[in-house]
Amino acid sequence: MADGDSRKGPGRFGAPSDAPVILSDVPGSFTWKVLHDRHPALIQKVRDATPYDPERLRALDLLLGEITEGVIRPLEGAMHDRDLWESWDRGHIGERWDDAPFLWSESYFYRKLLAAVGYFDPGPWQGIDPFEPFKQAELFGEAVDDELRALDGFPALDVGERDQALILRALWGNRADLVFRISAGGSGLAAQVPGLVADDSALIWSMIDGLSATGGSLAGGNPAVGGGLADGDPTVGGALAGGDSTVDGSLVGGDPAVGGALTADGRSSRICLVADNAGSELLPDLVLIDHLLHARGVGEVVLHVKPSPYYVSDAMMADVVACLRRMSEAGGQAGEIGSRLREAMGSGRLLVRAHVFSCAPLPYSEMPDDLRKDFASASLTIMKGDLNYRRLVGDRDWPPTTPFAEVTGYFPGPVAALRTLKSEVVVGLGAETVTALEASGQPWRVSGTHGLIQARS
Ligand SMILES: O=P(O)(O)OC[C@H]1O[C@](O)(CO)[C@@H](O)[C@@H]1O
Repeated sequence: MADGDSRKGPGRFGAPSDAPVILSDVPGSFTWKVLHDRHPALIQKVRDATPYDPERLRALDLLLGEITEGVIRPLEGAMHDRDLWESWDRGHIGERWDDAPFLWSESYFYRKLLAAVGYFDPGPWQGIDPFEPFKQAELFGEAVDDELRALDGFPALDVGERDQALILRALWGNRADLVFRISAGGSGLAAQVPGLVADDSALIWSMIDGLSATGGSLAGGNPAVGGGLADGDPTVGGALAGGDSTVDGSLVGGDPAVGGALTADGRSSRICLVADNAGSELLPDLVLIDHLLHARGVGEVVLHVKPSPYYVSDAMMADVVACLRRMSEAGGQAGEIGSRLREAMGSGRLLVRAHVFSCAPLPYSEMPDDLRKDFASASLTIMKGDLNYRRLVGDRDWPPTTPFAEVTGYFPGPVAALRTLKSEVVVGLGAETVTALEASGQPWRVSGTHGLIQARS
């Protein structure tokens, strides 16, 4: 029995799964409110943001009726992803929305929203992202101007300060009310640390320390092929893009099973970063990627984005392009970083994937073999954001002291999570931390006021 289709039972690849799956069946609970308050409100926002025609407005009304009345109905019409959804169904179609796993129902809602606005259907509405107006407004807002200007203070920081600044900025990036200034240096950073409920950043950087590429490469499966230099730094060996271009159509870039550049001791010098939101979260992710490639000598970074609009602001390839353009136009340090990233993209040191499973309603313990190979080819995978965390550890009511290493033991390589807490699931906390958080009387699990940095080697 799979992790995604059971309330109990062993997960694939030995993922532990003896905690109850989180549902939405308690009126007034956080998850119930997401389905009953946030989703109807989102349908209204989507209607207001784009001048849809009667057919799409009717479909949005039908979706609103369905989630209000309560029973999950199948997708209708021609579907390019019918086979996928048949394999991801897990028998929830026909159930009440509240009774399906929260992870599954929330994800299915986004797929139905795309169906309602005709996102996949041939015709004039095909490819019109219903969330684009929100993403655009955010990317071109003043807060992002400030963030980009703040990068000009970056060269004054030493590498250690940059490491810490970038990991914290990437962590807090999706907390809209926080404007974190890198130029504030060490003292500015200290102010962020109290909100951390777990901090494995030292472990993450110790793993990255050993990942400098030497120029050796497995490109095309031939370990004797040396990588080309990408950014002119002679101490940093560049990676060659994987030699096999005949890969699954859902992937952009080289063969996921083929490692890129190697470290001196023959390990993969590749890091995967699984993105979360676009705009003010993706920008610091890209700055972190540049730091890994340029200052830390990592041979190759694989950035995973969503293949279609999801959870409103989740990053897609178009958002990566928009962010790089935004950086170039900003000039200063942001412009320099943007140029280096463009070069890295051109030389294959920065690869982007948009795997279909990135929008699946299932935990990563259910990932398909090609994605598993992709993560296995990296020396570290960094998962960004709340939803990726839920999918990584399983969206279950774990005791919060359950070890992170235990619930992620199934993952095919070293893995880290950078997450602002915005939903109920959490693992890997110290008992004293949990006692103090509970004593605070605050909704610390869901309020976005706390963050965590967790890792296992
Ligand atoms: O953008 P993030 O960090 O993945 O957050 C998404 C989160 O928002 C919610 O949709 C609602 O809070 C959660 O259920 C979900 O995990």
